[in-house]
Amino acid sequence: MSTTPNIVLHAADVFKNFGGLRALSDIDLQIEEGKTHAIIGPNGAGKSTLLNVIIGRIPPTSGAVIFDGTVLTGKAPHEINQLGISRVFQTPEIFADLSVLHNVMAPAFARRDGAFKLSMFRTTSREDEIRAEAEHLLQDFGMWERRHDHAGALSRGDKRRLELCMCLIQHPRLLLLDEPTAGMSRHDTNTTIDLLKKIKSRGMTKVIIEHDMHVVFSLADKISVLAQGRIIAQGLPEDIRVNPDVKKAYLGGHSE
Ligand SMILES: Nc1ncnc2c1ncn2[C@@H]1O[C@H](COP(=O)(O)OP(=O)(O)OP(=O)(O)O)[C@@H](O)[C@H]1O
Repeated sequence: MSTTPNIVLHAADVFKNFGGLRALSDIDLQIEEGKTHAIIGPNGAGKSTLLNVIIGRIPPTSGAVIFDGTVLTGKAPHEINQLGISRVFQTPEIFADLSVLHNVMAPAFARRDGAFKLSMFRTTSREDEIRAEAEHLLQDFGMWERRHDHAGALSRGDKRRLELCMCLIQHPRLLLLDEPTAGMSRHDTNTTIDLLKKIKSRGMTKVIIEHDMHVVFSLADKISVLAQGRIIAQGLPEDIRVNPDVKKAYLGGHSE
């Protein structure tokens, strides 16, 4: 007997105009709990705009985004974050002058206090808990050796892995990943795919924007294809792979 999937996030009838340019048109996107949902499409298709609408960085011109029964539209990014949505950005947003370990610890304190405070590193049992979890994440992500280095000194790939740890310590219900392997070597990309699979096995819901089809087809349970601001196809990876509209709009003519 099939069960109805639990929809964690629903972008309903979303339109976004930038002046005369329609960046998003009639978007209806439903994200199922525990699944990895990839959003793909050629350059300028509207993928980042859609992600920015979801996390409250830009308001939609019309339509709404609903997360677990709560309307996100109109809420500030930090409110949306506190509801359980975290995002890994295309350009990693880290504290360059803090150590790698303190970077991972910071969001856990921010989540508790509502604001990041530099005076937070006093000894408390809560701090010990957070430190232990941060250390565990850094071990999992192969960054243990670098825990005392300044985050600003990391390679681009390591900065992205660090940012992923900073998201995971917040225990988000929904993780949004904007090109998580951009700028990584093939080896680092494969390591990141393995780590994202590990996160998936913990049941975390993920939305991933990615140009690298190897990453998309390694991770996605479902794919939505955007072209010129519209969703032109949605479905299982094996269906998207052979969809002629998708081939025409993206897979066939797009160079990665
Ligand atoms: N702040 C903005 N002001 C005006 N136009 C914008 C703005 N942000 C995006 N656009 C335009 O909206 C369209 C969609 O852009 P968006 O960055 O969302 O696409 P994308 O699919 O993420 O592209 P890429 O894969 O290149 O990152 C593009 O035509 C872009 O130029």
